[in-house]
Amino acid sequence: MHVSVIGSGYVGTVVGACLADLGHEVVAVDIDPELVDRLNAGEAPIHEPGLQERVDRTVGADGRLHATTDHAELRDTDVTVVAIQTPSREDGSIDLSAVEAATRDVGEVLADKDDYHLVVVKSTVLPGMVEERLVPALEEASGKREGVDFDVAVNPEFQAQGSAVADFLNPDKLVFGTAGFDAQSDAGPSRSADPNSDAVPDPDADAEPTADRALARLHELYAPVVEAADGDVPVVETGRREAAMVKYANNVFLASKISLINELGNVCKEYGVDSYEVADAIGLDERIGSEFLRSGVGWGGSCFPKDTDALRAGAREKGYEPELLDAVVGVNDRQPLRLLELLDRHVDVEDERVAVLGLAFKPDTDDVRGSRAKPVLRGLAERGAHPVAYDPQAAANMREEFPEVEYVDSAAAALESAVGALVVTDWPEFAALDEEFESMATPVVVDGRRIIENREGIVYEGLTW
Ligand SMILES: NC(=O)c1ccc[n+]([C@@H]2O[C@H](COP(=O)([O-])OP(=O)(O)OC[C@H]3O[C@@H](n4cnc5c(N)ncnc54)[C@H](O)[C@@H]3O)[C@@H](O)[C@H]2O)c1
Ligand SMILES: O=c1ccn([C@@H]2O[C@H](COP(=O)(O)OP(=O)(O)O[C@H]3O[C@H](CO)[C@@H](O)[C@H](O)[C@H]3O)[C@@H](O)[C@H]2O)c(=O)[nH]1
Repeated sequence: MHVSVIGSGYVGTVVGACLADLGHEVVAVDIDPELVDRLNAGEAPIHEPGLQERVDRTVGADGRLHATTDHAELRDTDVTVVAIQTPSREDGSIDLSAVEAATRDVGEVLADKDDYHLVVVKSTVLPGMVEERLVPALEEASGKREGVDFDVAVNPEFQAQGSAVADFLNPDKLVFGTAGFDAQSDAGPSRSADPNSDAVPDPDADAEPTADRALARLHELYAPVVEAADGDVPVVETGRREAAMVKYANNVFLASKISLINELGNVCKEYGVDSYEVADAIGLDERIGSEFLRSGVGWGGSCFPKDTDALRAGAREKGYEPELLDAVVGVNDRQPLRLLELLDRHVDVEDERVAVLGLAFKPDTDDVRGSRAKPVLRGLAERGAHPVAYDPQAAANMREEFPEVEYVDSAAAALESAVGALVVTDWPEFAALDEEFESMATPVVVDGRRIIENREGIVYEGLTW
């Protein structure tokens, strides 16, 4: 199958390289010429375990993956996967401008295409945005009709950073949202079911039923993924609005689970109870499950903060006050402040060196979007402290936003002469720290990730235990 992936960022690169490695012919389209050059030179533009080897196998003279800035190349493909950023605006609502512009780019190319084309929206968008914003942009730019000349499906992505390749290749589920399915469902009027909509497929047009046509192509797109996973992948076929909401529900549920265990952890700390023992025990109840029960300094990343904010803003726009979701964010905002307060209990950090261990929002990535290290660095600045930060991969990215911070090349260098250490990311190498603590001015270690073992010679505080 010939596949175009528009947007070669965190998601697009992984999707493109994995699909090419599994046998599809893939063209990765991006507006960033530097990124395109790097990919064509065989360099994975992001750090993800397993990605570089897939780029090595697929990019090259006879390779199945190449990159381009020329959107026209998507004309000769059967499917276009849209993996464009959908960031938050100031008020938390979703900024659709980039993905809308990109679908317009796709539409302009489809204007000159005679064959049927499937557009697969992988970007995270709220229910209704595909029908109300992206389909009209495609129809306007192409002069063609959805449901006749092309279809648009919603296929959210659940890969997590640091395990994106493994997650893409072994998904817990695939979600295929199609317009034809909307029309068949009892869930209420959809665009294709709306008799007043100008996008209703022409009944005289010689087109297959939309759901069948789009679904068939989605199944073909993912056939090698399902095959590689021994056929053991549940496929959810549903409407587009439902598919869009599944993505938000998935992320917000996980973020809420972490905030709940953090709230419980804070209470545990007050009682002198080890919240990790409690979490291990409640996780044995299959209705609760053992995943995402690691309490600490909270959740960050490019997705949980933005998707939680977008859903809260969307709910308010619809007239619903999402009280629980507000609290989920409130608890998360408080955790880094509690980390700092625990340090305050032991030392006055004004004019003193404080080690910050970990800057990435999670281990195995250089990504600092939504990182809990940011409120920690801001809190240290407010206290007049001198933060000395170390991260195996993310220092360069953090430096762009916090240039005034001192960045060092090892945890040992960060700890040297520090009056305290704040552990923000659970990089495995931090677990091996031992005599490095001896060089601290006062060996106060406040652990926000349960990665340091309490031992003689240090004053150890766990954030939630
Ligand atoms: N990052 C993740 O782990 C993750 C996981 C699941 C879902 N998502 C969702 O996937 C979407 C993409 O996220 P991301 O993190 O990959 O974003 P990203 O910012 O890393 O990548 C987006 C890419 O699109 C390119 N681009 C922008 N406009 C373009 C255009 N008109 N034509 C071609 N290329 C264009 C940009 O140059 C950039 O390289 C978002 O909606 C996000 O919420 C992300
Ligand atoms: O028990 C836990 C698990 C995670 N985290 C934190 O939660 C954040 C998010 O972690 P994770 O979900 O592993 O990484 P992401 O790459 O942000 O992945 C999430 O966001 C992606 C983008 O939407 C989704 O595709 C994934 O399914 C979803 O897990 C990180 O700051 C983690 O440190 C905790 O604090 N405790």
